Amino acid sequence: MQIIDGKKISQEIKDEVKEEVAQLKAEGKDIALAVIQVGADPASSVYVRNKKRACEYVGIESISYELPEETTQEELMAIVDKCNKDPKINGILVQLPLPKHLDEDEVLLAIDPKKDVDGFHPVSVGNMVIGEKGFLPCTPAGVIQLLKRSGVEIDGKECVVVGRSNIVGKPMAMLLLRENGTVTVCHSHTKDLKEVCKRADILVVAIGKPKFIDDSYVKDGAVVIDVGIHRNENNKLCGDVDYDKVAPKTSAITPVPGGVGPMTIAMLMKNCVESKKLFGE
Ligand SMILES: Nc1nc2c(c(=O)[nH]1)N[C@@H](CN(C=O)c1ccc(C(=O)N[C@@H](CCC(=O)O)C(=O)O)cc1)CN2
Repeated sequence: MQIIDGKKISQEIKDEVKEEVAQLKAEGKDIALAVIQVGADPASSVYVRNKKRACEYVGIESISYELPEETTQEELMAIVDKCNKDPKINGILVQLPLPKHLDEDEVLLAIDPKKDVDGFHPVSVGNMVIGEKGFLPCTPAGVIQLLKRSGVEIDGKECVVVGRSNIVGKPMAMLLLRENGTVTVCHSHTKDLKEVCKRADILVVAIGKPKFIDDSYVKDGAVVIDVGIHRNENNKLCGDVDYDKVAPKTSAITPVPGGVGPMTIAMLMKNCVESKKLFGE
């Protein structure tokens, strides 16, 4: 059984990005990312801090907007608008989730698709679906990189995605399809979830329930990718997959932490370079 090392693979990607950024800088092309956080959700603060650190590592400038919890929709929209218009800013990141009083969809829709380095804007989603160039959402794109760089063939494989969120499940299915996988998406209304999961050569789990998937959901020799991330009362992290039960049955599996999570940030850095290459002056 192979443990797919997201820390190592994300580091490889960040090093590749670092080289590209240095090359662009040598041509006088600097890259800047606006990082917008509303409120102080502890997990979001960790992710935002790590994104800024990654920017520093690869040589991208991060321009930080740390806004109070009580920020209004109008105030947030005004900041997004300002970033859209600022020619120095190549990418805009609004850390999710936003506080409940804010309309997430309206904010994401307001981001200029040319600066949509998270790949959440409907224009980016459309480009992904039709296979046009554009920004791919970081977490699902990171999963594809984990599979490819670990030597896992996707072409012709039975791929089962558990979860249908706009951020992970749906784009994940689309990216696996683009790699010629045969894709099934499961959700809360799926009948015989266990039986469907057991068909998978590649099982991607993004269901948001700690340790939900145990060995009874997994075929011998399957590849299991765990997108979930949960913290227990002792601050210990776990995923949607019961790793200890499932790992012995797999040919390859991602751990939590150290699997998919770090890839999200590496792919964001890659998208920032893409923004400069596709749309930068
Ligand atoms: N605007 C966005 N918001 C959110 C996204 C996103 O892609 N764009 N994804 C998630 C959170 N996220 C990035 O923002 C993210 C989650 C997890 C990790 C990560 O590296 N996890 C580590 C553990 C880190 C820890 O100690 O908590 C791991 O799994 O090894 C990075 C980024 C929701 N919001």
